[in-house]
Amino acid sequence: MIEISKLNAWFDDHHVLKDVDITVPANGSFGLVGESGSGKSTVLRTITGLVEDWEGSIKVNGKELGAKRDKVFYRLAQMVFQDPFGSLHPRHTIDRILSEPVDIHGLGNSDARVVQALKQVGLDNSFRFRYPHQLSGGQRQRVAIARALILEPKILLLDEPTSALDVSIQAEVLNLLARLRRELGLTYIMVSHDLAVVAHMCDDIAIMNHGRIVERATAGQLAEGKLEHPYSQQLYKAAGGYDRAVVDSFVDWD
Ligand SMILES: Nc1ncnc2c1ncn2[C@@H]1O[C@H](COP(=O)(O)OP(=O)(O)OP(=O)(O)O)[C@@H](O)[C@H]1O
Repeated sequence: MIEISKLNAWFDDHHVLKDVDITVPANGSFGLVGESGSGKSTVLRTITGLVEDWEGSIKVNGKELGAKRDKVFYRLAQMVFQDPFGSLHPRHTIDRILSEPVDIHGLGNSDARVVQALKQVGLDNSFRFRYPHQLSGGQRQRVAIARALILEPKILLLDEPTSALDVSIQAEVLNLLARLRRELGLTYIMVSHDLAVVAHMCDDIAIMNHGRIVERATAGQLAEGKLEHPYSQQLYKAAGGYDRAVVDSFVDWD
């Protein structure tokens, strides 16, 4: 369970998050939508310890997070970034990329864990001996997800995990994420500018504007455009409403 209350964050004198409150139950999935620069990624980056200047309360499974994240936190919660290149060292093999967190955390059984993590994301063993540049964008994002999963976390913080991918590959990766959530009982917070993606992947959503949550809704309300705040309505209209064609490509969950 994730409970965030009155979260404020700053980059120098720029007040980027303003009194953000979010609660996500265990096994829940929460989507944050909003325009570029509204602060969505900063919420995830603050949770995962990448933002220094913040105030408020962030509790994960009832435990209040302090200024620094410890190893226990990273066993529990992992982040997946929009650009998988960012989290995959270009000169390391996939095997090394995946075994590194296992070694850092002293978990042992690295070989078996790497094989298992690749299998979970639908990649066979031959991928162990490749480098990131030898993979397609979708395969790279699968490896980034495998790296996040290898510590067997219960929470994934997903920062636009498919927006760098072609539409057909986006659907594959979203289906994978939905299946993993079901099978592993994961809790997600997903950030996206794509209303259809968030409505389809998440139970509850919040709409952000200039660092504030301006409206909360269920995925169903978002899908039907039943939004009340003028900014949310404008965002919905600007997105061309709820794009059925895009969503129909996701509904065939594997
Ligand atoms: N490391 C940083 N240093 C200074 N300012 C930053 C930093 N990261 C983000 N910002 C600023 O904080 C604000 C919120 O950025 P953030 O990336 O959280 O928005 P976002 O809604 O996730 O946008 P996008 O959808 O484009 O990723 C923006 O004004 C951005 O310029």
